[in-house]
Amino acid sequence: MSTAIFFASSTGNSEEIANKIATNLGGIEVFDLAGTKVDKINDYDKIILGGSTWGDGELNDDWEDAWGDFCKLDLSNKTIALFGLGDQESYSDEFCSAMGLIYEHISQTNAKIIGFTSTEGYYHDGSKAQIEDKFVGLVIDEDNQSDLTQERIENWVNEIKEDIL
Ligand SMILES: Cc1cc2nc3c(=O)[nH]c(=O)nc-3n(C[C@H](O)[C@H](O)[C@H](O)COP(=O)(O)O)c2cc1C
Repeated sequence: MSTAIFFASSTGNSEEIANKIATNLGGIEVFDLAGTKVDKINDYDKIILGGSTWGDGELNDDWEDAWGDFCKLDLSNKTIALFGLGDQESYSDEFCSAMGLIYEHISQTNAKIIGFTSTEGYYHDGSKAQIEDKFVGLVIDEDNQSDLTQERIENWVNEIKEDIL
């Protein structure tokens, strides 16, 4: 089975990042949870899940809507990588926390989670997506550090490529 990206995006930033990751991985499939039933994930054994944080450290709306069904999926033996978008300036205490909420759930399954990244270069105060000095996936801040986005994507893709394809 092949690899696919599933994302949800409120203003389009996560969509743009999902498409860039897909391109960097050689053109894998991309699904927007706004128009895709989350159980489509069953068709893939390797998946990348992404989206932005809204509210104050919450899942965005389309992830929230999919959440109940997502939690019912059997993720055992899947390889999963995560990416998250947030704003470390305005939401410094809950930077990209939604990615942490997704991680929290999948870490209780038998999924293999890959793609942790260094927190170096970010200046937030707190995040549910952080464990010690690592984020649990790729973290993108289009609001404050969009100049670093391409490089962050490329480095991350190079790191996960072998395991996620
Ligand atoms: C009302 C509002 C609440 C937000 N809450 C958070 C937050 O709690 N943590 C965070 O890191 N970013 C937060 N953000 C920033 C968004 O996650 C960020 O702009 C992201 O790039 C949006 O991506 P999207 O277009 O894919 O939804 C918030 C933005 C808005 C407008």
